[in-house]
Amino acid sequence: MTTPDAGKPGRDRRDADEAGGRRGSPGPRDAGTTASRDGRMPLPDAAALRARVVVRRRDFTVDVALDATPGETIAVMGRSGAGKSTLLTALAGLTPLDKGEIAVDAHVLDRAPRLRTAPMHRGIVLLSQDARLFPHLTARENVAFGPRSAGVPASMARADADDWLRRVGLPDTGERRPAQLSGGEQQRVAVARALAAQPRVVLLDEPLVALDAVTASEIRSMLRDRLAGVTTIAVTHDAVDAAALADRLLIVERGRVTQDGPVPEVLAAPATEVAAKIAGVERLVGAAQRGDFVREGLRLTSTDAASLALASTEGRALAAVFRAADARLGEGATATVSHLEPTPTGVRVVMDSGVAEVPAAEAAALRPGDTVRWSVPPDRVRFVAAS
Ligand SMILES: Nc1ncnc2c1ncn2[C@@H]1O[C@H](COP(=O)(O)OP(=O)(O)OP(=O)(O)O)[C@@H](O)[C@H]1O
Repeated sequence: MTTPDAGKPGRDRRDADEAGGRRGSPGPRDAGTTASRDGRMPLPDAAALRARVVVRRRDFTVDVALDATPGETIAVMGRSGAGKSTLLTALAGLTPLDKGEIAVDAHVLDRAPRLRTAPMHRGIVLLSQDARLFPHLTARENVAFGPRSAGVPASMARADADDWLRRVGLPDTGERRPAQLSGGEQQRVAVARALAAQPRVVLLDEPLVALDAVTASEIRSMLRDRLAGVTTIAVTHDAVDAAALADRLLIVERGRVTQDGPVPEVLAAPATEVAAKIAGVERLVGAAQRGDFVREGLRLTSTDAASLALASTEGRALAAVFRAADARLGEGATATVSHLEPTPTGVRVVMDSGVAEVPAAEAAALRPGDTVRWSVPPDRVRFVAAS
């Protein structure tokens, strides 16, 4: 697994320092016993997370190695049931490892089969789609709960909670109980509560999935700001989240990592069908022939230098990657229309040899079974190695 440079200290530090005097700490959750100069609890320094998580499930084994540099955000994506939540619950100490080890910096939390650190003593918080606030406590009390349990004096914990509520955009909600808050507001309180607990690692399990698009976008941008510099593993089904929040993207399929790399690279050159679906691009598998990609009657040319280099090895297995919206009907390979799917911007024409997304007017006369011709402009096609 590759581990790129941490890469974002600039945006991290300034904001984190402003957020409450982030400074060094002795280890997970021991942090926070030293108050900063303004009397508030400091956040601990960003931590490295190193893990090999092996958990046996009914149909397959989740076996994922993870190596997050301090302050790095890694997005984890994959189909439903691939093992993403299992990975997060194992990191959070809620699912025991069958094999492997989890360490934050040099501190080994779990080592199967014997060593196991309780969830509240790991310095790792898990934020899921359900805010799970204590219903009988006010927003302020919810946020102050972790620090209070860790022995922080009440007045300091309350002031810190108000600070966090302000930072997540809820300056005047301290007195309200969860039932008096919208879903989006509850999720903001949950973020404030998670961060007030001074985690060294934050785990996000689709925290935006239950929210409407506008609220999700607001909270996504708030998370990006507030989690800057905090080591984060974010499970999401949304490539927009991955692109907005993460440095690296891990694709998990049936419990294994099938691709790992910087987010734009994985989205631009998906190595598998699942990764292509996630990236919202089409991926056709064929072979190199005289510098082109061929697959049955289809021939695609690319102007991309890396693609041309790959296609120069005659017979090499290649995947052609393109956006359906870039494909054109009218000339090129002959294909049969399988079905038509309306999209917000037009119609997806699914053919036996590929897909094109065209304006509704262009597809108005088309029916399943029709013969069409289609192609993708060479400057819109990229070839990636296929196995
Ligand atoms: N507590 C459990 N005990 C046994 N098997 C489980 C348990 N939780 C999940 N599984 C199984 O483990 C596999 C992985 O599930 P997991 O919830 O980790 O997937 P996921 O990628 O998070 O899916 P989704 O995106 O739908 O949340 C699935 O086959 C699931 O049925």
